[in-house]
Amino acid sequence: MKSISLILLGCGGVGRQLIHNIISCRPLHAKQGVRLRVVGVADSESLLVSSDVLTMEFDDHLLSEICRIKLNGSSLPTLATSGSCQVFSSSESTKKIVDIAGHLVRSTGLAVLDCSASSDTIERPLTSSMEDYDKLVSHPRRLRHESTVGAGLPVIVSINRLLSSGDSICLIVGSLSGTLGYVMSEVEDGKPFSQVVKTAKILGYTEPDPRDDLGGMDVARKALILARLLGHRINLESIKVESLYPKEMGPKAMSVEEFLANGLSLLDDNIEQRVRKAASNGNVLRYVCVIEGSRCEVGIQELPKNSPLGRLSGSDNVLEIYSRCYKEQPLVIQGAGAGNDTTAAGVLADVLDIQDLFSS
Ligand SMILES: NC(=O)C1=CN([C@@H]2O[C@H](COP(=O)(O)OP(=O)(O)OC[C@H]3O[C@@H](n4cnc5c(N)ncnc54)[C@H](OP(=O)(O)O)[C@@H]3O)[C@@H](O)[C@H]2O)C=CC1
Ligand SMILES: N[C@@H](CC=O)C(=O)O
Repeated sequence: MKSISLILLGCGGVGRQLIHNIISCRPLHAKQGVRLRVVGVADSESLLVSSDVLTMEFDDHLLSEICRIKLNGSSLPTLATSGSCQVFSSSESTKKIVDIAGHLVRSTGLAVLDCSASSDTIERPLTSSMEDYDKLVSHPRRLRHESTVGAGLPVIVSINRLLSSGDSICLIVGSLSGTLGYVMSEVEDGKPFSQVVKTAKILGYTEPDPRDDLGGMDVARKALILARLLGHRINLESIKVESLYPKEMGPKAMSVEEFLANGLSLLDDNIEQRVRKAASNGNVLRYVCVIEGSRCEVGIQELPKNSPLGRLSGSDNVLEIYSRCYKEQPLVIQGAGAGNDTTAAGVLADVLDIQDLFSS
């Protein structure tokens, strides 16, 4: 039986769903000859880690307790009562994680999985400087980040398959935000923008700060990840981004709570007018990402209701890929592009995909 040790950095909606899925898939994984050993879980305040990561793992009872207390808003240290776990504060946890990673890399092997295009859960090496990016991708077999774009949709793997077979991709057009897809299709039905953004947050679609979504930066980072995958050596600053809120409502000017309570509703009228104007032309609004050569843009477009992007509803993402092999009719990838379940499924599939790196 192959053992894969995991440390979860983050235990919010996606992290907890991943734990549930790991537990419920145990019989399936056993049939496949794989055992997933969770040896550590971190949140923004602390790291809970097994006393000996090589020989001891969290049992399923402890994993369920972690989910329960995190859902109730309690902190991880409440669980460090037995001698089987140690707890570290956030100031110590980065060093501890690096130590454990070093330990695991020398003994069982180590791979990195990232599902974060936008949040601050970890540094953002996929979207920071080219220098950091080059270092990260220098071991492609050890890196998986499928859920950074399109949540559980097979976006990265499909592009990699095209590229590795020598196909050349000339254009990608898509709607890459579950939040903005949901918001744009709901405002079409006459619901106020502020109300649907709040619902998107409750449904688990938004980033912890929904301004990451509304400001276009979440989509811009996804676009950057795809553009770099295509070989374009560009940075986030090269991407033209349209924001749906003004600078005066930015994170430097107000907290998330203030934005949700007082700022958001001030945007309702403007969005309603834009939706009405589009409707009078028989069109709808969609937040679209275009990557063509080194041109990379994200912003609102008015599109025919009966176009692939116009027909999108709910949190669905769609990606049209035009290449030498898919010249007239693009390769289209479509489906739920946000949500804890689909994202956690994407992360779990990434874990299973790298199992060959680990010895039995
Ligand atoms: N939800 C979705 O549809 C999708 C999400 N993603 C990505 O998945 C990630 C998780 O999303 P989601 O679960 O929805 O977000 P949540 O806000 O529900 O959870 C985020 C978790 O990360 C923890 N965290 C924050 N900062 C740190 C840190 N410095 N070190 C360790 N842990 C930290 C938080 O800690 P605490 O509990 O203390 O606040 C929390 O447990 C995000 O990066 C998001 O971009 C990707 C695709 C889709
Ligand atoms: N906030 C993101 C979540 C997935 O990346 C989105 O809305 O698409």
